[in-house]
Amino acid sequence: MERLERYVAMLKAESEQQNLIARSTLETVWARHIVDSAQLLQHIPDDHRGPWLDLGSGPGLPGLVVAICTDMPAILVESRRKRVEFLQQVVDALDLANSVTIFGGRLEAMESCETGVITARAFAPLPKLLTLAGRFSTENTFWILPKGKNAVHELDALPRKWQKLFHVKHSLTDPDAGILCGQGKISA
Ligand SMILES: C[S@@+](CC[C@H](N)C(=O)[O-])C[C@H]1O[C@@H](n2cnc3c(N)ncnc32)[C@H](O)[C@@H]1O
Repeated sequence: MERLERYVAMLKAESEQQNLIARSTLETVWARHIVDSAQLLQHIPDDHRGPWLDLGSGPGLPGLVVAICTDMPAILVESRRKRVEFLQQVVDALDLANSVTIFGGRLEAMESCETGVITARAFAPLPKLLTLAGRFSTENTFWILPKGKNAVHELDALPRKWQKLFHVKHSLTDPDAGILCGQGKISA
């Protein structure tokens, strides 16, 4: 909790300098961003293997929150330089360097590796997300994709071979929002 509180303080302070989270959510950071991120942990088994890959982490949502809550190895991918600098500042300040790796660049440029969990919050439309991230998945990879109010619609629009891997869970922080959860390898 102490590290989460320090993270929230850093997030709010840095939001004065750069656009990290919507201004309208500054007063509700805990529910809107911290709990919204931490809730993803309930959708993976405790004994899952491999690192947690968070695509388009922005200020570390959900990747840093997960790393703070669990100490599990996490790889945060973020292309915008100022956001990458903020991520690094938090990792240094909260002593997370042993568990968190930051890839500061575009996902397309990252070397392939096998991951245990893939998350992406407000990163890209579902077909693009899966096309870009498929090469990081194996049969054992868990996908946890918060998709807001469009979750069911986005799932329905997927090709059948991908659709069958996923189901929709309700978000704890917004009853109208859905989280797409699934397991498996995504290939073209
Ligand atoms: C809308 S923000 C969401 C940030 C965070 N996940 C959240 O929920 O607050 C999307 C983020 O993805 C990053 N991004 C977009 N395309 C990317 C790519 N191809 N590779 C790496 N990062 C990317 C952007 O720079 C941005 O910070």
